[in-house]
Parts: sequence; structure tokens; C-alpha cells
Amino acid sequence: MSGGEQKPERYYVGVDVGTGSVRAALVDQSGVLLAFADQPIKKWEPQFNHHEQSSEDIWAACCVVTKKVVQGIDLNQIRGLGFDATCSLVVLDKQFRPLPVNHEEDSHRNVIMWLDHRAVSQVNRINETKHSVLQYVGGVMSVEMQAPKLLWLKENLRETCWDKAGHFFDLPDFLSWKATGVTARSLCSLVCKWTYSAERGWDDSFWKMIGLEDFVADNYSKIGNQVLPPGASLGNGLTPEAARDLGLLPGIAVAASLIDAHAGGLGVIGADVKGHGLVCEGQPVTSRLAVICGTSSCHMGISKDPIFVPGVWGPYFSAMVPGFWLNEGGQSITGKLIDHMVEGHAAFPELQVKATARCQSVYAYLNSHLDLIKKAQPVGFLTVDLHVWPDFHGNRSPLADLTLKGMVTGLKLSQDLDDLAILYLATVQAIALGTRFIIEAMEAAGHSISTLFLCGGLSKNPLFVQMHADITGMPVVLSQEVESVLVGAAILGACASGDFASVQTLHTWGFVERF
Ligand SMILES: Nc1ncnc2c1ncn2[C@@H]1O[C@H](COP(=O)(O)OP(=O)(O)O)[C@@H](O)[C@H]1O
Ligand SMILES: O=C(CO)[C@H](O)[C@H](O)COP(=O)(O)O
Repeated sequence: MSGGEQKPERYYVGVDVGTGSVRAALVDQSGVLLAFADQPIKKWEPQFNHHEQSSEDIWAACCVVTKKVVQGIDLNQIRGLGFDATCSLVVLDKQFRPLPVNHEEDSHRNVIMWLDHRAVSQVNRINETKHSVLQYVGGVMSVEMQAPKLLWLKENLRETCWDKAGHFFDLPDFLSWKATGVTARSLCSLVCKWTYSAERGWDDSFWKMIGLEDFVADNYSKIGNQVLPPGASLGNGLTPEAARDLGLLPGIAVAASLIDAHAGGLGVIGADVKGHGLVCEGQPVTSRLAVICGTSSCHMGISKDPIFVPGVWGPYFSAMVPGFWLNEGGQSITGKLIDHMVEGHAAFPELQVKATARCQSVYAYLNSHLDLIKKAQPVGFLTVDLHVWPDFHGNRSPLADLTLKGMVTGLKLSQDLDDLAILYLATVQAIALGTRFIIEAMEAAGHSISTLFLCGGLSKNPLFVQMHADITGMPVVLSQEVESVLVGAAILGACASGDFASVQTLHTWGFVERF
């Protein structure tokens, strides 16, 4: 480079903590992903419906992947770091040490995962209050949100956890605290999972009514009384200790974070679609629905004015795209359901052997097997007499009923590979029908959606994508960059660095090339 003529390249790091793994990416100043790394994280299920993780294990995985993606890069060129994560609950004591969220008193397991359904009695009591904050979570609070989990801790682990607790973090906020030492929370997590209002702040009457008046008494210091918009720069940036852990330089900008689905939404919803003949090209961004499909699926639709959709979370102001209201529909398990159905089938060992012999994933093998057995018919016809109801872990939207269970009708005595492939297809179709059900509820309430923007692990499955297009009757757009959630996380880091004016100026990073 000739001195002074060309500015040195600037890089941003995005870290995405999903349910099963942590991913990191190095992104350049045009939003192009240059390096990617992932690392599995531990999960415990000590009893049915109890799902736990370890914040130390998660942080260690963040460090491994971050070090990998910056290898060979001049660290002085890394300008910002952004985190997104699942909305699991992290519990620390007053000295920021992990506290056990289990009867076994294993303090390593200090995270109640988002999909944990232990707090059923607590959420039922919260919903019986009919408090006005519930209007902003779709009318019914989900057992996956934080208030019922906090109440469960108070009622079940009073001495070993609740009385000792100094800090309750949403996982994305835990990560930004760990990186900077700043305990400020992101508006995204507090609005979406904790009943905070961007306009009115905390509602004392809600916490008093549900029996968590403790938070009001100490001015919400344990759950957050300093709130920043996603992408805001935190404190003095990366601390020397965190910099050592992550293999970065101290002082680089660290952003207030986002929940993972929201980072994915940010990574795709503003994508430049010019020249692809898509109906949404001439329409406002509110005609787009971002669907983030991983262990679960999240359906993110934005609007200029608040829209109240029964059974669909929100409306949340400025929780994803600043200045817009967000409605978030969801299916609690989608990728996890497909894995469960396929791995639990009698023909799974045979599938594994055959897929391995062809150097394919089991899903790529199943997709080509379906192509073979459908003969001249469209693939959808293979399931005319086999149907799946996909609510094996309750229904998040639009029925908002955690008691619902799954169902399969049309089973036969045979359990060969054809049966497995067709059951897999029926499961994918059921999930896509669930998306249609959510879109219908959103449209009945006032949304006008024309195009789906998919991202997340399941968007790498062509059958999953095709079924969503066929069953919703809408075009499905995929970004050129498959790791769109990481693009969203890197957008946060880029925004915090001050190199870009705002998150909005960056959300066209999710440019489009694949359909
Ligand atoms: N190439 C692929 N083909 C089919 N399914 C995939 C592929 N990659 C990931 N998946 C599925 O996506 C799901 C995980 O998605 P991911 O976004 O990694 O999840 P999370 O963010 O919840 O950790 C799993 O159910 C997995 O089977
Ligand atoms: O509730 C959420 C988003 O609002 C969870 O974080 C999400 O459903 C879990 O995400 P993933 O399936 O990608 O791991």
C-alpha cells in the first residue's frame, strides 16, 4: 500500500452464541465475511424440561473462535466487536461468580437456557395477573422469558441462589459485560424478555404484583438500570483481561448486544434486492419477514406503528431496527425437532452409514432420497397420508400454549429408509405450515408481508427453504452470506467503532444473491 493514498482495511468481529455452538466471523468494512470459526458448547438436561449451560464454558468457546478468526490479521485494524446470543438467563453472585441454577448446587451450571420450561406454575400465575405489560408480549407471557424463571429461582433455590445473587443477565448482556466490565443492558434483551419499555422503563407494579418486589426495592440494580441501544459503544471498550482471553487488543470498541434472532433479522432484513425481480423491491421494508431458523425459528416483522398480534411477541419498540416496532413470532423447536425425528427413527443407523459412504450430511442424503422416491410427482405428494403436528415443545406462536404436544398421524408398520425420508419431509412441511399460521396471524392484525428472508442453520437445507416457499406462497430470499446472524453481530461492532453513523446505515450489508 502506498502511504497515505489508501486507507488501511478496517475489520469487525461478530460473535454469535447459538443453542448448540458459538460462531465468530471477521467482517470487512463492506460487510464481507472473511473468516469463520465455530465451537460446540455444553448443554445439560438434569431433568425433563430443565436445560442448563455454563457461562464459563460459553465464554471459553467465544475466546477459541475469536482467536481463530483473527489469525494472521494485524490486530490494530480490528475496530469493533459485537455479540449476539440466545436469550438464556445467566446468574452471578455479588462478586460476579457463577451461582447454581439447580438443586444439585453445581455452580458451573449457572445458565437457565431459553428453552427451559421449568417455570410453568410461575408463568401461569404471571399470566393470571393480566398486567398491562403482557400486552407487549403478545398478550401471554412465555415460559421462555425471564420473569417466570426469576420467580422460579426465588421460590425453589432461595438460599443457594436467590439470596446470594448479585446479577441476573440475559446471555447477550453477560457477554458484553464480560468483554468490558460494563453492566449496562441492551434495550433489545430488556424489552423483549424482561418487560422493560423503551418509552416508560420498568413498571414497578408488575414486579410487585408477581412477587419480585425485591427488584423495585434496589432500583433494578440486579437486572439492569442502565440501558443502551444495540450497537452503542460500551465504556472504554475491551478490558485488558478480556483482550487477553479473546486474542484482541484492549480498548477496541464493544457494542451493546442483540439477541441472536434479532442479529439475524438485522443481518438480512435490509438486504439490497435490486435487479432480482422481487415483489419487495418496490415495497417498504415492513413487507419483509426475516425468519431465523436454527434450533428454533423466529419470525421477525417490523412496522412503523405498534401492531398487537395475539400470541405473537411484541410489539417491541426499537428492539431490532431503531425507530421501528418489532413483532416476533416463533416456533420453539424446529431444527431440534427435525434432528429428533430423524435421529430417533429405526432406520437412522442405516441412513448414517449410507450418507457417510457418499460423504454427505444425513439431510443432503435424505433430500436426494426423496427426489428418487417421488418419481414423477411433486415431492409434497409423498406425505398425502402422513402428517406431523410440530408442537413437541409447546406452541410459541400464534397459539402461545406451552402445554401443547406433538403428534404424528398415518404411521405404518414398516420403518425403512423410505419411511424415515417421508417422516422427515412431513416434519419439514409441518414446520413450514407453522410459519404460514404465524404469518396469517400477523397479517390479520395489520402486517402486510410479501417476502421471506431466511437465515440460520436450517436455511442451508434446500428442502426446508423450498417448503417454506411452496407452503407460504411467498418468495424466499437467502443472502449471499449464509452466516447472516454473524453479519448482524459484526454490524453491532462496526456501529460501536464509530466508523459508521448508525445501525440503520449498515443493515444493507446483508446483500442478496441466492434464492
Ligand atoms: N447444511 C445443513 N443442512 C441441513 N440442516 C442443517 C445444516 N446446517 C445446520 N442444519 C440444522 O440447523 C440446526 C442448527 O442451526 P443453528 O443455526 O446452528 O442453530 P443454533 O443457532 O440454535 O445453535 C440444526 O437442527 C441442524 O440440523
Ligand atoms: O427466543 C429467542 C429469540 O427471541 C431465542 O434466543 C431463540 O429462539 C433461540 O435461538 P436459536 O434457535 O437460534 O438457538
